[in-house]
Amino acid sequence: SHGWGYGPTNGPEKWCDGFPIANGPRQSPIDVVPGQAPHDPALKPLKLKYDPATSQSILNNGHSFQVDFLDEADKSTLTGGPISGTYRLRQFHFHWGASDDRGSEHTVAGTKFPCELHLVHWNTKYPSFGDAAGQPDGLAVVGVFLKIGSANPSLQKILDAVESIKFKGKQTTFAGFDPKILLPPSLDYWTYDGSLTTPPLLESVTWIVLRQPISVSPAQMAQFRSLMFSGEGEAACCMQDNYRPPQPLKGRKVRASFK
Ligand SMILES: CN[C@@H]1CN(c2cccc(OC)c2)S(=O)(=O)c2sc(S(N)(=O)=O)cc21
Ligand SMILES: [Zn+2]
Repeated sequence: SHGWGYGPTNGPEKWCDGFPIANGPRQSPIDVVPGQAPHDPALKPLKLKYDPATSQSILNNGHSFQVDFLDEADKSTLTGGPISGTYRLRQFHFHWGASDDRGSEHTVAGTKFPCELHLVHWNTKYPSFGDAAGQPDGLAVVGVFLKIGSANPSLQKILDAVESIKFKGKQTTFAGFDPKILLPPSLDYWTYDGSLTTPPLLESVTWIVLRQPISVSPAQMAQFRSLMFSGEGEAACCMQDNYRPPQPLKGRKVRASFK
């Protein structure tokens, strides 16, 4: 069937056919323009409390790969920042390019990064992730840019596991991983109201984009690109350029947590 993807016939320019909200008022990602993102002193520091015991498995879902977390209790949570209440970590995943000059979803004054990490959290005021995903304050995603530099040992733990999930639908155990080690030293962020950047493109995300990138080496980027969109035995299609380009701001304000 003609599922959504990132190719010429099912990519971001076509998503509005099946998901009209693609042209909605609060779509993501966006281009962050630092000069137009004023410091808001009311914004609190981010509080990320992750328990490695909640990490479960790593999955190639045919669009990206994600590490899934046990979210039955408040063990891995996001509080503070622009949000109120407690949000639980559900999964994290990445978006990247076919070459190092592109791949991130958010851009900063037009600058593209080779990769972007998304840590997806849901608001525990709702009974489940699925319920939260449909609410305007249901999800909070922390975005972290990756920039080319020295090899990142924290990232390598994940990349060593992707060999066993090369093809769509592959999943394996991934226990004891602490996503905190993926974060940069500074938790300074920009924040705005947006959406999922993949179908169903639900406008339920408070975006929290960290200013400071983490490093990734060219060899590590090649390991991301060794994954496949395709299933085993299908025509091989490398998993790369799995990013949606920036969407219109439509009057939204972006705020900075820092001066
Ligand atoms: C494929 N889409 C990802 C998986 N998800 C998903 C799966 C099923 C239903 C659903 O909404 C009801 C959401 S998700 O919410 O974990 C997210 S968040 C997100 S991003 N790039 O905006 O951070 C991509 C995905
Ligand atoms: Zn994402």
